[in-house]
Amino acid sequence: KPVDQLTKDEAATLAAQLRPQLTAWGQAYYTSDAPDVEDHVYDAAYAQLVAIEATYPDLVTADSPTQNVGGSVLTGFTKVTHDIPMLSMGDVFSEDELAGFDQRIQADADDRIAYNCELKIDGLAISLRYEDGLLVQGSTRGNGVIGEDITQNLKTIPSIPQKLNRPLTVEVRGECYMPKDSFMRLNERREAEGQPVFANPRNAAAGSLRQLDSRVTADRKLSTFMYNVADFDPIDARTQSDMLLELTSLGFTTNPTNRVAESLDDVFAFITEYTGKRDDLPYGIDGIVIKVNSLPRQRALGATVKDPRWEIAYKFPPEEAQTIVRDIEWT
Ligand SMILES: NC(=O)c1cnc(OC2CCCC2)nc1N
Repeated sequence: KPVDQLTKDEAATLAAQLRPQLTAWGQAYYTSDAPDVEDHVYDAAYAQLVAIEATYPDLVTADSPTQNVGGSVLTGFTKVTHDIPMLSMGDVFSEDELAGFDQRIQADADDRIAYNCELKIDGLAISLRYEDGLLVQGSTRGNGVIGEDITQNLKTIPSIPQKLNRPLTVEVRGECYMPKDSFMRLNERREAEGQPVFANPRNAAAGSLRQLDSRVTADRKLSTFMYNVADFDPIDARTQSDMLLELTSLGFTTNPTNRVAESLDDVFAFITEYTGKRDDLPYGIDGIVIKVNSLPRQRALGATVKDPRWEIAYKFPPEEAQTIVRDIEWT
């Protein structure tokens, strides 16, 4: 029925059905190849929700799909202070150095300490703050303590839930990245429009997030893998691997390849496997992150002023170098 023939109660009931339906359809459209419904079905339902919200503005909710298509043009980015700093990671570049890290970790432990191995997504770190389950702020890492408020831009990314599956107040951190095929298509378009192309997906993601006009961000097909929380309290996980399962159950997208490694050889096997798979992944990675899996043990190991002691990033040799070498050989 047209909206103007609905009572306010009927409109409220219909809006309450349309919001989750449109959110689910939107995520399916962006995250899986096969959309759930034809575009015209989505568009008609979306138009109905827009009409209801225009007729009854007090029916607009923060998690409504109409609130995340961008449209706010900022004049600049306000600063955000990370009460719990977003730490960076120490790097190692060889298995020998990794063995050194392992010795330091295992030194003061009487039992074997297991690791959680994760692909190091080549994007940029973001922090998402939720209050009672609703997204209230999103920001860049910045220098680890002061970042930029990019809430309006992050709200346009389908893999970022506007509303959690539980009404938690929590701050979640992860990586925002541009999939390789979105990157290729973006550069093709920019080349066709005579605009400078982006050097790599990481720069493209950074440039897309630092847009003052969030409609530009909305058009860039960004995605996320979340991997950490600022304070563990609201999450009852005892290991990093369980933490990732918790984040998934809350509605976040986490990277599916992470694996618990009981021994250093298991870590090396994971590194070998994903060094071989790197070029076939739909997103860029620049290494492997090895984390002590036990969260209490992480807390016990603590952090230096900049990096946690309980994790290390094993970095691949820079890809550009190999590409140049490959071109020279080819020519
Ligand atoms: N780029 C990544 O994929 C990535 C980055 N960082 C972390 O861990 C944080 C947790 C505390 C300091 C670093 N994990 C990752 N997987």
